[in-house]
Amino acid sequence: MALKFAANLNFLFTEKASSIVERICLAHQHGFRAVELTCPEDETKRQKVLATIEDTGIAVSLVNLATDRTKDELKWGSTGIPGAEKLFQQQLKSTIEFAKAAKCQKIHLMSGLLTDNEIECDYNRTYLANLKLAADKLRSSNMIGLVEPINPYYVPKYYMDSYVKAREMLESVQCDNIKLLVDLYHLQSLKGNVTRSLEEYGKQIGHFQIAQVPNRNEPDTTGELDYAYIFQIIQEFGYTDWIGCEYKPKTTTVEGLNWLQKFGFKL
Ligand SMILES: O=C(O)C(=O)CO
Repeated sequence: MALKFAANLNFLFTEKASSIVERICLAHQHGFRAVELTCPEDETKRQKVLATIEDTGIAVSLVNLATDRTKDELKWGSTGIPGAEKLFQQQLKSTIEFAKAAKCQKIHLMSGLLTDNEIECDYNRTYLANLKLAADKLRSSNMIGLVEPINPYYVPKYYMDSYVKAREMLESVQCDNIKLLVDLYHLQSLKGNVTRSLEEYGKQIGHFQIAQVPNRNEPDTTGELDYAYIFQIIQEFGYTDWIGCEYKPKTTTVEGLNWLQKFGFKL
């Protein structure tokens, strides 16, 4: 079964367009059939993005939780932030409504950043409580929530920074619609051991994203990961949903797309 790839619009086409609406159009123009994006922070922007999604017919394979970009600890999400529970509930509600309108069934529950004025056990308690709440809300919309460990080299002080922590949370929450988002860039940066990790995580995995390590460029660029092998094990793993291209183009997005042909894929 050929793998299929979606454009993560927080990374692709950013060199050509500042707005998500323009990036959706560029992704569609250059052959992508699906995109990943962050839920816009206000209703007007959400409606414009939904209208463009409808006009282009492009699919939405993943929506990142809406974020409050005015505060450092919240611009990378609110799921784990003590004292931001009400904000998380509002952002979850608007993100679920947006994802439903976009016919997307996956929401990345971004955790937020650790700050000096809270202790980690408060984050753990907040994150677990919010995951349980999200699981119920998502289930009634036939959606899954995704937990993604993100490495500290890329996002210093990000709360969800470990696969051990992520899997402890999945074990605690015990909900089959809360799953792991395995970004191979973060997996290799955080722990390596890719083959055995994917075997170990198995059905806990709800989504994949790709980029090379350590520079987070296209999969065919020089780096630690042999993507010819990785694509083979993802196929053997039986994953048939969209894979997010969450990489920084080494030159331009369009020039960088030739990796697809090199690995025998097409958009
Ligand atoms: O950097 C990442 O991997 C993220 O998911 C943040 O958007």
